[in-house]
Amino acid sequence: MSSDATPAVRCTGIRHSFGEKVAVDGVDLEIAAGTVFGLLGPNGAGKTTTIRMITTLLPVKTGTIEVHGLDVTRRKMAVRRLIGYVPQQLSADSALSGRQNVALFARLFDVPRKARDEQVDSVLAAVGLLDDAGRPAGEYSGGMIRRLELAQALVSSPRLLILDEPTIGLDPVARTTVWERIEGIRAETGMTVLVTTHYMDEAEQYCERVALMHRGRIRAQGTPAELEAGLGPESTLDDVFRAVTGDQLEETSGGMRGVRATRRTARRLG
Ligand SMILES: Nc1ncnc2c1ncn2[C@@H]1O[C@H](COP(=O)(O)OP(=O)(O)OP(=O)(O)O)[C@@H](O)[C@H]1O
Repeated sequence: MSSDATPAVRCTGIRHSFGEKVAVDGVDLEIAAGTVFGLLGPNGAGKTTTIRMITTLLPVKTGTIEVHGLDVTRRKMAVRRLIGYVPQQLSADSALSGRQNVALFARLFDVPRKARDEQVDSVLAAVGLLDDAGRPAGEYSGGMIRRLELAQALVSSPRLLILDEPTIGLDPVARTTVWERIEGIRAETGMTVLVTTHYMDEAEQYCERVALMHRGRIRAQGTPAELEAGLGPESTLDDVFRAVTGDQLEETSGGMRGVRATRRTARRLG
């Protein structure tokens, strides 16, 4: 059984290939319950593939993953009940109102009928969308859509919230608002948050611990301060990334697939 000492996520030696392409190449990760953990790296680093394995959407053929002590392969359904997931590809229906979008997820995730309306309004309030809940999602700004998706993922009261590039394509104000909501919800519920991003500045500011991923491998792990201190005074996470990979973050790319996916997400949010 899980206790507070049981990590929210423990990955041991996980690998995943798409044909010849090794996307995740022997990753060990441990995420303490109740923390905000950032999985950082450029397009194509293997972040989404790692997350899809943790969320049970991809099989774990090599290595093991446990979520709150439950093996993701043997206890797939139990693991899914613990997780709220906001993927990169958007999932809100623009014809439905914000409230209807969240209510749909409440039904999908078996939130008890009696508690449903209250729970839907409670998560809409938590992401700051209660006043706009009756409007069609098609009228929402990019930042509001992101917060709506956050509400959808939160409606089942997950213990582990997983966000894949939650602020991609948003302007700085909307990015800050999304992060403030994530922080507020985490503080109130004590849930664990696993977030992927290639924005090092956001990770520095909002994540308690980070893992830097590059070409399928974790190159460094720790608190942002620990990693920066290891490099020297005035260092940033960008510097740490360059030092551990010998690479420029902005020059590294996952090829056209990654670029296209990023642009598509950014365009749909914009
Ligand atoms: N379905 C797929 N088929 C073939 N190759 C894939 C597939 N999904 C990912 N890859 C490849 O695996 C590698 C890791 O991709 P992944 O999406 O996990 O990276 P990422 O760090 O999440 O980057 P991004 O932010 O671009 O999604 C990349 O080289 C990518 O091209």
